[in-house]
Amino acid sequence: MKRKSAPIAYCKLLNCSYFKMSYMSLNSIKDIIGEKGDFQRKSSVFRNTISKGGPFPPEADRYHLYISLACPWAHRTLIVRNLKGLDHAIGLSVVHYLMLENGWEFANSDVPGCIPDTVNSFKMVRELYFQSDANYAGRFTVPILYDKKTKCIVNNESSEIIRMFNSEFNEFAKNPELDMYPEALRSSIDEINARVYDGYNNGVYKAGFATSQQAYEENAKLVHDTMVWVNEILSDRKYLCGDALTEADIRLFTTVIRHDPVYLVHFKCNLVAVKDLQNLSRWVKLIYQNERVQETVNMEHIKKHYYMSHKHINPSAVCMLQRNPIDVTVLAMLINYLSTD
Ligand SMILES: N[C@@H](CCC(=O)N[C@@H](CS)C(=O)NCC(=O)O)C(=O)O
Repeated sequence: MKRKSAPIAYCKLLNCSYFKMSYMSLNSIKDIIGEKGDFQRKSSVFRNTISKGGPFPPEADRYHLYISLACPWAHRTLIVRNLKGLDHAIGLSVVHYLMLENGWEFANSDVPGCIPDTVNSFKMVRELYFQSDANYAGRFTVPILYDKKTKCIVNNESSEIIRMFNSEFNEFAKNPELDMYPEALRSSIDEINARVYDGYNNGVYKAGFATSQQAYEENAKLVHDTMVWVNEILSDRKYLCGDALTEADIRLFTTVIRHDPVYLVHFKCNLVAVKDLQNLSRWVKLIYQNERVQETVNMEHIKKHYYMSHKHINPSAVCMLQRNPIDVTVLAMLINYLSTD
């Protein structure tokens, strides 16, 4: 006797979000490692833009930013939101620092640094993805720029979100004159961004998550070379593209600030430390001096996230949470600098 109900039940199972959830978590590590043991980052899926006359026009109190304080990509968006003075116009939620089998989760505001989902009262970031697209089958990443009006994700790609914050909300921004992607500097910003992205922002992940000796060595070397290259660029100028702070600086900053406390040890990017590169150290201190940048750096979220969430590279989840000599660039040295200068 042929059974017809089984395949139908199976198809239903395939379509239900519970199946998708377990499927994604089972494969969350496997599907990003290539045949040569190399980490391959998947592209972001939601790529709409905020623009006047479009389906997502700039409006105050319509869009909401979901971030992790630990994640360097999300960190960029928070810095640009702060520097442009958009806090009052674009809401914010901050997830818990741990990213375990359910992905990013929201915590109560009694966990320092966390801000719950005040829009939907969701418990998990994945719920935002399924609300936007019931058949979503990608990764559940932050940052997310979300539209409260249509209840959907507008964009989940940090490089695009920072551009929108820079130029599309100027009528509500407290600092509309700040242009972090000025016309005259666009080609040098693009050029620096491209090399910094591959060799450093993503390079540290390629080294840290590599599962073959060759992939690790190649990428640790690439990270080293890129750090030396930016250090050299900074030998005769204040910021990466000259006298003005641009998005290229912000995109570099969120990786540099994590380097000595996390990437040097946890991702084994140990061919050079930020503290040993003079120009890069001077530059990171300069950026950190800005109070609106400083308030976005949460070293507790950063350290706890990396050392405690990546069980495949640190199974015991132990880490040095006290400020220690290896953190010197990022916290101790910056704090010394601020108090003595
Ligand atoms: N290209 C994305 C990358 C975002 C990203 O990979 N975020 C990580 C955190 S650092 C994430 O949310 N990962 C969750 C996952 O992969 O499941 C961007 O720049 O916005």
